[in-house]
Amino acid sequence: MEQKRMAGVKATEYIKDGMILGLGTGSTAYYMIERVGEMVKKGLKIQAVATSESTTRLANQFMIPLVSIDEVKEIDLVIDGVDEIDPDFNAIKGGGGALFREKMVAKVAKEVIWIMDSSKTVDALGAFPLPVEILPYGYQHIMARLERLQYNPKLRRNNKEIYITDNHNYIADLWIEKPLKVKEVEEKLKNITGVLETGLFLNLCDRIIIGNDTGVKIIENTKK
Ligand SMILES: O=C[C@H](O)[C@H](O)[C@H](O)COP(=O)(O)O
Repeated sequence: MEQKRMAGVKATEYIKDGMILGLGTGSTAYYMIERVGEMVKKGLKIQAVATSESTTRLANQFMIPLVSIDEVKEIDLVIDGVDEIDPDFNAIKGGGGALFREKMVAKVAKEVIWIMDSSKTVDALGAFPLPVEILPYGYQHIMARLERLQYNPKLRRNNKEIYITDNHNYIADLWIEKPLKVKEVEEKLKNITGVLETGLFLNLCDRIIIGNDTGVKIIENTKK
């Protein structure tokens, strides 16, 4: 938790007055949002776009002014967490089910910072299952297509109920054989009717901030 907190708090140093800020989702993003709340209380003037309903609730709790993504032309900076990231800045996101809005916000943002603890950096993606958001209509057929690709899909559930995303869709968690061929997998998934978005975020960030035992490590992505 301390590593996540340090990374989340460090990222807020990149926030400037007047920004439209994208607020990520998850336990690491929580610390960033909490700090943004403190900064707003002290006079920071920003408007924020939330990447999930849970982040919307948090932002309201911390009195951070929110706007909808459709009210803004651009987002200046988004700060978000990841589930896994490789040395080429390819990441898996969506462990918390927010991947669709998170990707939308990341694509609209001029600058993307990912925050994490040291467990998230890996040599190759794939130990964490890859979440994809799928349409409920015809989902059995979508699952069958994913099976045929040998992606070992598991429909995400909340206890016994099917998990429902903020967009009222389902999530299939894919257990794909390692090492994940990221570009090929992304292309194959995007070709399936009913796969709405994937949790593969390929080289989408400008900077990562990793909390570790001694502090934080900041790595700039010069390949984007
Ligand atoms: O859907 C959830 C998001 O992609 C999160 O940013 C990701 O799962 C990382 O979450 P956490 O910071 O809780 O590990």
